[in-house]
Amino acid sequence: MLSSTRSMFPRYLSSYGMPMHGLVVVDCNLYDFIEVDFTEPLIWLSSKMIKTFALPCKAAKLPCGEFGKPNQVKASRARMQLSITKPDDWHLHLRDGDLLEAVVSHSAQHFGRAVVMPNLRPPITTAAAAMAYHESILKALPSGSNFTPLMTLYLTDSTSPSEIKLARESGIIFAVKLYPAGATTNSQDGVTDLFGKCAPVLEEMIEQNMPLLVHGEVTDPDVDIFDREKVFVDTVLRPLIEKFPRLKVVMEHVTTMDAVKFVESCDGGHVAATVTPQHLVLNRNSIFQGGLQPHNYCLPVLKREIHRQALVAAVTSGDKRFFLGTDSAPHERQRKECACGCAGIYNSPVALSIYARVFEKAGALDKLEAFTSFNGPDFYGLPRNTSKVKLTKTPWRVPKSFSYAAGEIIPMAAGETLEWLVDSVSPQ
Ligand SMILES: NC(=O)N[C@@H](CC(=O)O)C(=O)O
Repeated sequence: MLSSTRSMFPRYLSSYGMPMHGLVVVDCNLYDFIEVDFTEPLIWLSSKMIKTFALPCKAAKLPCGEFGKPNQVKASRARMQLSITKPDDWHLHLRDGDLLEAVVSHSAQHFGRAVVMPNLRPPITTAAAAMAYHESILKALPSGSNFTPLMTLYLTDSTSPSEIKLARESGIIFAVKLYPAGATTNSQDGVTDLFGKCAPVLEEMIEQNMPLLVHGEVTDPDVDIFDREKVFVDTVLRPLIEKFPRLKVVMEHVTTMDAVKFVESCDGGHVAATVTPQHLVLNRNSIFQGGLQPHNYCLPVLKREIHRQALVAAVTSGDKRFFLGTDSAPHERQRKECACGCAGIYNSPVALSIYARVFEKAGALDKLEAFTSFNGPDFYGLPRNTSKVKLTKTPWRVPKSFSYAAGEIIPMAAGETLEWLVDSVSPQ
């Protein structure tokens, strides 16, 4: 029975034109752990074990009825595997010094490349500073790692157009980051006059085809913190895109239905958005659940459940305008657990596992790979990665903390059990 299951299931799918490559779910190892009475098991497998198959089964008009009702199906240790093109992280905070050393290997394990945010102290405002930072990241990588940091410049009111030319010539800088002054961690040197002082730089970015990465929140203290993204869309982003329609813009770490609708209304070649794991699985209750939870505090702050659902719908729809950006933002434990804690969630070790859970729950595992590995490079005009990562559906425990020279870092989902393990990477 077992051998016939193993050999027939893939053949059965392909005979109905199932997109085996697109689904990337089918790994015959799956069946090594299933005992079945093979009078009917396919539909049971599709609806109960591989949710992703449910929709394609319908779409392909598979004869779901002909196998009758499941009988005597015993799944002893079902293990599902995904093999996907190695993902990239299009929004990452790697920090510097000891903290960089502590976190970079977690990103390098799961991701081929990452867009590295420039909000250090002092910020990375010049091409020369970005090149020096690039060097220190490469030095901090484990030996043999192929991880490629994609550097960014921190936009200020005094950034000059010539700096953008230098950035392009460097070959290692791929974008410019807009922090409205005062919006988030180390944003005090950010922009106060986007449409005035920064206009010549934006023109040069269009010339150099260099995207503007936007922290999309207004900083006006009179605007409620939960409304800052929506107000930014209405008062800054929409006018920006009207004034500079050829500028490529990524709205980073979107958190609201309003931002999703805005991005969906834009030309996909020019406007896109990254989405973090935390905004896909947590809502604002998580900040206050059973007491104040500093490790669930990030900016933009977590929002209402309806916004979380809108984000899940957007990423699992297959829309190319949305792609993976973890916004993994480590802070030493004491800097989060104190009277005035920093914003930022450290999620690099768990991000892929959580994204997989979100897509699985939505019955959209077939859309996971485009979100993690295709939409980002396609938007940036970079080649897709050629190596693969494997995700295995097997429970694993997230460490409660990571110790490093200057203290501890608490990861997202610390101490929890997650379902998807990123367990091996084929060499590049
Ligand atoms: N996301 C965060 O809450 N924090 C980020 C900055 C940012 O992206 O807002 C950080 O650098 O700590």
